[in-house]
Amino acid sequence: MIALERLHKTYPARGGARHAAVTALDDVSLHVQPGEIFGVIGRSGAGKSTLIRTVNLLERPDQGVVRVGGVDLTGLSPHALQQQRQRIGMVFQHFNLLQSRTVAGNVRYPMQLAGGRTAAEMDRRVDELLTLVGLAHLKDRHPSQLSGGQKQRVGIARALANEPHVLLCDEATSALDPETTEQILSLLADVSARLQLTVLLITHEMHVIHSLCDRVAVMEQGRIVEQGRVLDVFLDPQHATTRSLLAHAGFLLDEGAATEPGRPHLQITAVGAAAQSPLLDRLREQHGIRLNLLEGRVTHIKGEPVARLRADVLGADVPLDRIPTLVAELGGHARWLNEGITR
Ligand SMILES: Nc1ncnc2c1ncn2[C@@H]1O[C@H](COP(=O)(O)OP(=O)(O)OP(=O)(O)O)[C@@H](O)[C@H]1O
Repeated sequence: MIALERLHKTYPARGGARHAAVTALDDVSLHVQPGEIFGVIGRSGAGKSTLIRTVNLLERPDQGVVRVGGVDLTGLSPHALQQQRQRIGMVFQHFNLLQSRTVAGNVRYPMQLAGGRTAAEMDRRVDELLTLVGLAHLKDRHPSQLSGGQKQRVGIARALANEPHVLLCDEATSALDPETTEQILSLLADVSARLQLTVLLITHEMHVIHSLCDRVAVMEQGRIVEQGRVLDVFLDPQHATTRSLLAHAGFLLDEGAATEPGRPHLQITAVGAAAQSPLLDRLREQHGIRLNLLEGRVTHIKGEPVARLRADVLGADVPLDRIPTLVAELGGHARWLNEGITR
């Protein structure tokens, strides 16, 4: 649905010739499938905003192709581009609402710009959208009379006004408190499923990725350094930037050592039903495997539990090298954290 091919973007030097030009996008390619929620994460300055703004050509790449719904936007006339943009909704970090208009007036605005609907049709659509985002009772308020979360609900309703097939979310929850963030993320998950939207979002917050996204790309200095299914990237991050972002968000286990040198030291991961099963109990009951639990954590990735723990093996009725197989038989995955365990 969204295909970005080999994008390059360089901003000219700011503040005179002593300053170098900035490469914000350096050969970036990205494909978002229909109906997918795709997240791009990276530190400040990585190029995320530039990337998302190229999708509706708010930012024009110096090189590369931007295709949305099969249409190459870079080759369109201004009028044709305007028409295509109406099918691409956008939600902003700071809401960007018109202060002089009511809630209903803000949601109505993009429909007025697009034309083609009668006043009664627009009224009906405004009501429908405000009901969808849970704000029907506030339709006559002005933005200054709303909380941040309510403002973002208006922003989402407005983005959906012209029935887009693609929704771009530019740090949509970064200005909100944690509780409101959760509500807005669940609203986005709900509307994207209901309306079968394709969503591309950028964020610097890892929990946005694991609670909402199907796939993720990690950006660093204008490049995508890693991408894949969220679960795969979380469980086995390949790039140092990904590991660092996950570590800062508290998702990685400590690189702690065994409690005694040479003691077998194990990491166990379990996903879905296995994460909720009494796996450790079964290892002990069925195979006499006694574990000293050192660290453990459960994360939910798109609502699915992912359990990870780190433990020493104190004893077992089976040879140690059987343990990974026995864990796998119970639906988990085990990996030795110290080398040379073959006994
Ligand atoms: N209009 C501009 N003129 C010059 N440089 C710019 C401009 N916009 C962005 N940049 C630079 O391009 C690089 C990428 O910026 P961008 O805003 O895309 O990153 P980001 O990952 O979205 O960061 P943040 O999370 O801080 O918004 C940065 O070094 C930034 O300073």
